[in-house]
Amino acid sequence: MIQLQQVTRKFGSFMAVQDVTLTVAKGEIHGLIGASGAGKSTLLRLMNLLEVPDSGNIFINGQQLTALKNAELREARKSIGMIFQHFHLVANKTVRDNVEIALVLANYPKKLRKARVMECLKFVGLEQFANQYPAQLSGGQKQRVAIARALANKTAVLLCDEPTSALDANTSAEILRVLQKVNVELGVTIVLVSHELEVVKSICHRATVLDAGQIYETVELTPSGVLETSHHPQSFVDQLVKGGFGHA
Ligand SMILES: Nc1ncnc2c1ncn2[C@@H]1O[C@H](COP(=O)(O)OP(=O)(O)OP(=O)(O)O)[C@@H](O)[C@H]1O
Repeated sequence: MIQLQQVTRKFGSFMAVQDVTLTVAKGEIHGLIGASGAGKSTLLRLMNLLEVPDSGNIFINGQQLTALKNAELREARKSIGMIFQHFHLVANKTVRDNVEIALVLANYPKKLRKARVMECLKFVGLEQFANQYPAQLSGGQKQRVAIARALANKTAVLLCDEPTSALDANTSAEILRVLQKVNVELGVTIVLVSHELEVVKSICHRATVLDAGQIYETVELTPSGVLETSHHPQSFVDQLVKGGFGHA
């Protein structure tokens, strides 16, 4: 589904990503993990050509992104969604309008937009929040809106850049469950950047460890499932006592 062939990206003389060859299979959840500055976000952004490689090729679904003209690239990008640590919602637009933006930009037929927006909001469990504004939502709800927006164009690939890093442990587990549902029910291939080992272990099938812009190793992960959480006060106490509340 995603193929990177000897991809290199430099900033000046600094090699942020160096000679990376990697294949992510259709239907896979693939983690990218590594220390700060290892090149995780740059590698993710290369996958939809938000970063242009200095050398190497990038294929999505057999299509060589690096060979496309602007209009063709815009078309190819419709099937690639992206979500971010800080959600990137438009503050003065409602939840409904935030999701619709993706459809407007993709020239989705106007008559079908409203139904598609509601279908996506229902999928992430937020249909009753359609007329609210981002400021009225919790962090987890904002990330759900961002997921709905990223899926609106019948997305085949979802790129996730630290999607849970701004969230507490319970909300983080909720978002990981939504991503798992996106993968299982919609068959979307997911690439997930995280600096948290637990996040990658909980939902990824395989993970690539990056070090100084290069692949250190790609490993298979045994399914461990998303950690069960509850909103009961005792679960907060348990996690606090175990020291597991917050980032690893
Ligand atoms: N636009 C840019 N201009 C110059 N240097 C950049 C740019 N983007 C990234 N870098 C550098 O490239 C390296 C890799 O950055 P990247 O954001 O991909 O790392 P990361 O593994 O995602 O780190 P973090 O977990 O801290 O976000 C870093 O040293 C960073 O400073």
